[in-house]
Amino acid sequence: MSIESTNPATGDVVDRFEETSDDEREEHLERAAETFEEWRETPIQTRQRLLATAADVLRDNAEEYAELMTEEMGKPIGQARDEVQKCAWVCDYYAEHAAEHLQDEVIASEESARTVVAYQPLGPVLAIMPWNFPFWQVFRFAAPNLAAGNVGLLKHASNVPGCARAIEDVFEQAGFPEGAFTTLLISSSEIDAVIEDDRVSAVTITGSDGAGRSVAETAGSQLKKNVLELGGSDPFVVLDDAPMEQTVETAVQARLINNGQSCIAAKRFVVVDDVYDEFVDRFVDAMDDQVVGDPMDEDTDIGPQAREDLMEDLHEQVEETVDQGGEIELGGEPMDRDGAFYPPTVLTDVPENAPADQEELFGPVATVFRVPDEETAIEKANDTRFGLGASVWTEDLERGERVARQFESGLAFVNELVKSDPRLPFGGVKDSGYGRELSRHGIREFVNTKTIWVQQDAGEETEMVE
Ligand SMILES: O=CCCC(=O)O
Repeated sequence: MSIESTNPATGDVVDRFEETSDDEREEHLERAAETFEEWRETPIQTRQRLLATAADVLRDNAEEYAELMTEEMGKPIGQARDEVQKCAWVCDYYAEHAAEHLQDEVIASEESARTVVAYQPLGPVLAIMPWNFPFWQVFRFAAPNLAAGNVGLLKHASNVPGCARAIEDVFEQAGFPEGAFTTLLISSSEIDAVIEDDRVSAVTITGSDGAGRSVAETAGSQLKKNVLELGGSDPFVVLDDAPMEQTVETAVQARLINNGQSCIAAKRFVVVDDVYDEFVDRFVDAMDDQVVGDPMDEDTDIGPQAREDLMEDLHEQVEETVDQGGEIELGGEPMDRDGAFYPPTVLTDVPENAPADQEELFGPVATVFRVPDEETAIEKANDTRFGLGASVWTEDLERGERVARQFESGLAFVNELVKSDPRLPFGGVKDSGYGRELSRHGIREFVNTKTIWVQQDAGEETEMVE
């Protein structure tokens, strides 16, 4: 069977790829297991050196990879270039810090000659990854795990097979051994079989909460460690003393990044009454100024949605919200042109429990809520089943941090849009999932945190220490 990738800006076929057959899948799993046995014994300094080379490969081929992403899923070319650089950054980060993050911890104990906590790799890890940041999401998983001594198996989204192959090629060009990182072009119906395979030790998924539940169920039934990086409906809280110009400028960017298709995009704008009218006026104007068009064009701010069916789903959520009483301040209809183009859209007066209030809107649609004061703003921000990111805007940094601490989210930013950074833990609470990626927390997710106790004198009697 072959799979096609389609350019969402034109509807043209970008490329065709052969699916991984059952026999090939078996070979890949066997090789991953064999490679793991060598890779885990390879000195961490060698693994780090290879990651630094992968960063060079990314930078050397940045334009090619950026164009591939834009063709397959429609992100503006400038943002695609930034994504390749960010992948190089995460490789460099772990090339520099992996050994320090995984260093043995010596625990002082009078009863033992030596007590150590060691961090040892688990084995082949399956990564199920989405199309929205088709390079970054994969490198966010791969860099720490390869550094830790695990090997990676990638099941990428079916609309970005070219990116999936190109990423495998980055590791091959960098000199990683065959089997250290393998792309499986398989369908979603084959995921359970891979998770259940004895050679696979753990699984991570970035995707919808529905997909996350299904993966967690299978992984749980096999007692395999899993990390879930799921959706979000991040609040962007504007307080009465917010620096308005900077707030509006960042609000637009925070909502429209990646054509509005980011789990940590700001989706619900919660604005206190004192500044609500000013915010909405300025925000609608600024959203309206955005250039929608060919994502290969340097001047384009917003390209197409990644797939026609996803745009239709988004539009249904908007229509349903309007049916329930929501007002459209801007946009609100698919654009009358070829390709999956949806315009910047702003909704207000959205009633409780309407889709734009309670669901994730994965596209360029912002919902603005009016609240009387700071306390109600925090309540509204937390009134969601999701808990990925949140931001608050205020001139008073202490007030900002106090509010940030009250958000039910894994990430909370004051006067900045929510973003991922190799140095900082990334992940959510509530229906946004569990586990953390990046930083020293991410590299320790798929390791065996092992206690090693070496007794003083094997013959000597000791008291049991609980
Ligand atoms: O879609 C999730 C956002 C990914 C990121 O910026 O790390």
